[in-house]
Amino acid sequence: MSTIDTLAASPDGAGLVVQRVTVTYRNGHSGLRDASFHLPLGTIAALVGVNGSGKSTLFKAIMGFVRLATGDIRVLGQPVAAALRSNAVAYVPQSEEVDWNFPVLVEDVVMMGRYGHMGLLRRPKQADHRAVERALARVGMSDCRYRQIGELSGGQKKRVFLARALAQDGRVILLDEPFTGVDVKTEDRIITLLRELRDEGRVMLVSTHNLGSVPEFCDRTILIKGTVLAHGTTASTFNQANLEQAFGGVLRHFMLTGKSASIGVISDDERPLIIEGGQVQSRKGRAERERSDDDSA
Ligand SMILES: Nc1ncnc2c1ncn2[C@@H]1O[C@H](COP(=O)(O)OP(=O)(O)OP(=O)(O)O)[C@@H](O)[C@H]1O
Repeated sequence: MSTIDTLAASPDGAGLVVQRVTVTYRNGHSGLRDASFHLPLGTIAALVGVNGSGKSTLFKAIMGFVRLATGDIRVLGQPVAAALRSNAVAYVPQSEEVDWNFPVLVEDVVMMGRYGHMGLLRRPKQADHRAVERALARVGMSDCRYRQIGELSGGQKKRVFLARALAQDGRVILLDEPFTGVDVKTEDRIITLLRELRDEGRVMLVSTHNLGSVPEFCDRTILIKGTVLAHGTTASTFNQANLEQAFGGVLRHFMLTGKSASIGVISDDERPLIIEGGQVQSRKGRAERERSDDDSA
């Protein structure tokens, strides 16, 4: 049995297994080299790396949009083509990838998630309408179902595409920078939903520049820079040394040295990561500590 067969067959590796994957574009440029990691069922994983590090290439490979020069990918133990046929992989795009001038209603966008479940004529059945309704309700967008998608705010559009993935009933959901341009309330709402989806046994792979939120909601982290530099539990992988390797000189990193301890602030783009006394701090953990300090004062 090859390593990938062993991993794909094990209950722990049954989610997503990427083994020694290389993708070479037509111009000869490698979007990804010898990349390997695996994610068990019921996982939220952060995909973290600079622009051009290969995050989108990895997504394209998992969605079967690019040919693998070498390596293998298994989704729920199946090769990519079979996983796509069974609608197992859903994708939530970056806003920039979508033509917002295209006149289409919110409910039609969500219904697109059902296409793979329909026959050739794509005539929605009762079950498809019900799935759309449920998905819109889950992301809190039922009231907007008859609005044009182009009229919505950035955060609302993200929720509609998340609803499309839910309507599809994707078991592996790829989210391309879901927090870019969304307010903190919407981000919290998306994180709550991702946790529910994890508890249903789904696998979420989330590309993000929002480093400060990673320890809060991602069980696992994959650091990428042309290849996978490190992967594993967020507790063991998402540390200063690995981040510095992944980001080279492009991170903004401030050290604030006080009397008792030094505080590092590492920022790629959006919400920064705080490191206190060498330990990565989650936003939630900090808030809880501050509350207990207040209580004991
Ligand atoms: N169609 C293509 N043809 C040739 N090279 C490409 C193509 N798409 C991407 N690349 C190259 O592959 C590498 C990885 O790009 P990719 O888009 O996967 O990065 P990324 O991490 O998603 O970046 P970003 O954070 O900016 O979205 C880059 O060097 C990029 O220039």
